[in-house]
Formats: sequence, structure tokens, C-alpha cells
Amino acid sequence: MLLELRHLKKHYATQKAVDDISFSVQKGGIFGLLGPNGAGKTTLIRMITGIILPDEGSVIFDGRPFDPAKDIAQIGYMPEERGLYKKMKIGEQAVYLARLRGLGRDEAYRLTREWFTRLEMQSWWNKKVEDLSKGMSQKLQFVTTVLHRPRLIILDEPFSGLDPVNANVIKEEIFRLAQEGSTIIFSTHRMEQVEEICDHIVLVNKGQKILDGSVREVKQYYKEHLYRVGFERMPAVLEGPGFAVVGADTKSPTLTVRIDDGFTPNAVLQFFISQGAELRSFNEQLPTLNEIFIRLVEGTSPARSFQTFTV
Ligand SMILES: Nc1ncnc2c1ncn2[C@@H]1O[C@H](COP(=O)(O)OP(=O)(O)OP(=O)(O)O)[C@@H](O)[C@H]1O
Repeated sequence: MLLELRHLKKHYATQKAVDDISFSVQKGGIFGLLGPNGAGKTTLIRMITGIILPDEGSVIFDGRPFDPAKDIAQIGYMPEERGLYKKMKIGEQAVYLARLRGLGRDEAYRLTREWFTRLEMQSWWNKKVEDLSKGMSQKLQFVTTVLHRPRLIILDEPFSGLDPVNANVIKEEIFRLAQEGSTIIFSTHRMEQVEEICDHIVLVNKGQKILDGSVREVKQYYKEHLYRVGFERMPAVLEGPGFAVVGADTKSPTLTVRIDDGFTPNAVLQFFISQGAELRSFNEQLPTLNEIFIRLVEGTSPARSFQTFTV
């Protein structure tokens, strides 16, 4: 584990922002910290980065209690509210920030040039931050967050304001950083990005953890035994043993069926084949993280923690 949060609590005057939250972040993984507005994500991140201290509980970084003075150089944090010097030229600024994070002059220049080239930002070198578009400054902020190769990278809504091409560029860089050994914590409301990118997720709501598991485990746990069956022609008889039709698309033609407890997909296949139907496709329909998120945040489902880490 690179990071462990143990029973963290942070209360503001009238608000329990974080109310006894514990979880662990595996080395080299891409971890999603999710939750609706006001759930407590930023407060958690601020405690992880030593910006604020918890009222109770502890942050363990690489097996030892987190020491902000020493460990902060190993953390790259891209907050949602970006902090860049508006009047400074972009190239100089990236080099300056890299040097603040402990790189020597030559290495800071070399890495800045390397990243600017790879992300096609060379022509920005002499522009000022105030002359960049929202997406461009987002890209610059990303580069200055990861350039010094921090062991832990925390990204708050890293894709906001990026067009699909640039979002993809940043996504590929996130994968590459994780592959090369950085651990990434990623906070967002955009569930489709989480499905694509994260190995493991924690969902917080009203200051408490309500879900903790790998994306795969979570989707398996909340599955509703739904399958989509594609046919050459829509069958005449739709009712058989062991399943119920819950949706139909006559154009494709496709049926969505829910398999009853104690039955397997074979029941559906056997029934339609025995009716002489010609099948074209058969796929399990797992819930999207978005559906799970809404169900959990709006509903009253109890907290659910998965102990294994299957990536
Ligand atoms: N400095 C503060 N003083 C008082 N209350 C605060 C302070 N910072 C946060 N809060 C409260 O703590 C709760 C958690 O806020 P936090 O910013 O951690 O949420 P979040 O999950 O990051 O939300 P969002 O997705 O909207 O950024 C909220 O109810 C918020 O109003």
C-alpha cells in the first residue's frame, strides 16, 4: 500500500465534512475518489496532502505516518481551483515549478521540453498563462503536476474543459504514469471516465464511505442478472421458464431479459433455441457506475466494502 487513511475525521463548525473514513490505495494503481458535491472529497484530499490536519485519525504514507514537510515532495496535486502565475511565461513557469519541486536546472529544462513536445505545447513556451484558453491551462497544470515524477499524483477533475482529443492525450499520460510506477488518485463526478480509467474506487457521501472496491467487483455486486439477446427476427413467444423479458427493441431486434434466481443464461438460450429462434448475440448487461452511484447516493443502501483487490 502506498497510502492508508485510518479513521479520518474533520469537522467544521456546523458540518461533519469527513466522519470516520478509512481506506487504502495500492501502489501503482489508479484510484477513483468519488462522491456527490459536498461529500467530503476535497477535505479528504487536503488531509492527504497535509494542507489541513485531521481532527482524528492518521494518514500513513508508504508505511510511515505522513510527514508533510518531508513527504510532500513525493506528491503531485492538481486541485480543482488551479493556481498558476498569470503574468509569467509558460515555459519559464513550468521550469520554475519543477525547480521548486526539487529538480536541478538542467533536468527541469530537459523534462519541461520533453513534456511540452510530447503534449504538443512547444509553441506555448513564450505565451503568458493569462493568454491560454481554459483547456490549454488545464494541460499546463497537468504537466506541472506530474513533471517531477511524484510517487503519488492526485488529480481533481483533470478533464474539465478539455476537448475529446486532449482529454484522450491526458488519459494516455495517466495510464503511462501508472504503468511507470506512480500511484494516481483521481477525483471526478464523471462516471464514464472512472469506468475507463480506475482500477479501484471509493464512494463517499455525507462525510462517510459508502462503497470501496475494484470497479469489476462493484459492477458484479450490483448486477441485476440482465442480458441482451439479439435475434435475426423477433421470436413469437417471449415467455419461458427462468427469465422475464424486461425490454424489447423491435428495430435491432433485441430483447433484454432478467434471469431468475437459481437459473443460468442457459435457460434463456435453451428456450429460444427450442422455439426455433435464430440468435445473433448474447451479452450480459452490467450496471454502469453512474447507475450504481445514483442508486447508492439517492437510496439507503448500506455501506459495502470489498476486501479483495482484483484488477
Ligand atoms: N472551510 C470550511 N468551512 C466550513 N465547512 C466546510 C469547509 N470546507 C468544506 N466544508 C463543508 O464540508 C463538506 C465537504 O466539503 P468538500 O469540499 O470536502 O466536498 P467535495 O466532496 O469536495 O465537494 P465537490 O464535489 O462539490 O467539490 C461540505 O458540506 C462543505 O460545505
